[in-house]
Amino acid sequence: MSGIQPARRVAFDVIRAVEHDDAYANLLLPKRIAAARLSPQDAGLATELTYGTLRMLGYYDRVLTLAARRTPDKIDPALLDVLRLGAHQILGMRVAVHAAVHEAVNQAREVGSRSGTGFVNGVLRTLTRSTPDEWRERVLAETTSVDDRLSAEFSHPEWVVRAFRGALAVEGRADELAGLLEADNEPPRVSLVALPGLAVTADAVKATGSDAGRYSPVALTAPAGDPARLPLVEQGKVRVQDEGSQLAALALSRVAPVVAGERWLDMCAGPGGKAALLAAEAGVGGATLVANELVPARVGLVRQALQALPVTVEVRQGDATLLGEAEPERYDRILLDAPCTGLGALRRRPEARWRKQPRDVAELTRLQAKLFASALAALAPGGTLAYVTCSPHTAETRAVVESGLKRHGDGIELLDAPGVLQSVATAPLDLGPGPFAQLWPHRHGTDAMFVALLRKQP
Ligand SMILES: C[S@@+](CC[C@H](N)C(=O)[O-])C[C@H]1O[C@@H](n2cnc3c(N)ncnc32)[C@H](O)[C@@H]1O
Repeated sequence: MSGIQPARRVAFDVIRAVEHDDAYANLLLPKRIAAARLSPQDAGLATELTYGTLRMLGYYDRVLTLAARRTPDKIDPALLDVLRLGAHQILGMRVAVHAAVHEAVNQAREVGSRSGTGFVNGVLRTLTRSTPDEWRERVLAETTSVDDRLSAEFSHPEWVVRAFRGALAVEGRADELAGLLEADNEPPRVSLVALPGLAVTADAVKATGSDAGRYSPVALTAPAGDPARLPLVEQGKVRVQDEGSQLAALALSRVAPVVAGERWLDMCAGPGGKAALLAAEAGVGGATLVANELVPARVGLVRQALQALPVTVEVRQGDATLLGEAEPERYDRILLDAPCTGLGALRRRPEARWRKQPRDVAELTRLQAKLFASALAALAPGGTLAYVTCSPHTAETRAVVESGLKRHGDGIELLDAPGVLQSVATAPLDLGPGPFAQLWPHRHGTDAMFVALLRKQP
């Protein structure tokens, strides 16, 4: 097995699958870690190697272009991935430089030709001859504009840099852009949710030896180690869920006291994270929930997510754009957690920033507009709709709501989402001015969730 650490082998395989077969690192990595029976320590190392390399790929490609004196498209794809992983170890982790070069060379031997092995050896030795700061200076010296510089330094595509600046500028806080880009490159803190009616947050905090969450009243911060092994998680009473997602669901379930018998709808429920929290809240208040999802495989995930809950939820497979027409004015509370670019969750999906394209935004906004219109039609008089995205891109957030209201806004009132979120939260949130609420990784430590709340006149 030529002296390649198991963690490095797993990381390389996952990076190859992401680059070559369009695999998702967050789904594939846990499977490969389990198959390789990595110790918890090696699992942590494999995760850091995989996520770190994929996040910083744009930056490393710029360094490698300088070190190899050729652009990535002129390098054999498998050798390029060997180099990227080596670059992350040398420049990003700053440990065991000789081991990193040695292992990369062995890996190159496995995947490439003899000349490829020499090439990898030469390029990585070139990397080790300058400090990470010197490489950074060289890369930045080659940039051609402010956005190109931010794109290089923080390893984000330039169009994403522009989209983030636009979203922060709406709040008058464009000066936070570098902080946001930097936060996207940090591993997120793992948050758990104690599902109301199944677990009491304070008890769960004690039982798991964790801390209470930062903002969500039902959040706890996962202790070190694999959260899936915690007994409360195994029992389905506590789940892994970002605090931003928790706050978005609670903004709807706690916008007003629940009246027993209310009908709730989660229009786009897969894989079911928010549906589980809504179902728990509905159970406590005496409401019922319908969870709808288009993609059959994801309908299965919703069923699984709702299994341990003592409330009956109707899980349906269907196209939610048709729901408003099929069930006009039926639901008292609707969550429209719309399919989106996911640009607010780049910390968790390390390859997403390279895969998404500006054209995806145009396609998604058309779907979001249809879903929004359908949601308003399905909303009962006096009912509340939460329009949520895990993207801060203004085309997917406020623009969808504002243009939807122009066309279908008669009798619809925009609620003060920051005010509602603050009333739910356990600490001051520092949100921008209403009526829309935008959470941020750099400011809140959450995914960049957007929340708009709308009420139909009684
Ligand atoms: C952002 S995800 C929802 C996440 C979910 N609320 C959670 O917290 O786990 C959006 C979901 O919408 C689904 N979707 C896309 N188009 C849809 C449609 N026309 N009708 C219903 N669901 C749709 C996607 O398959 C995806 O599962």
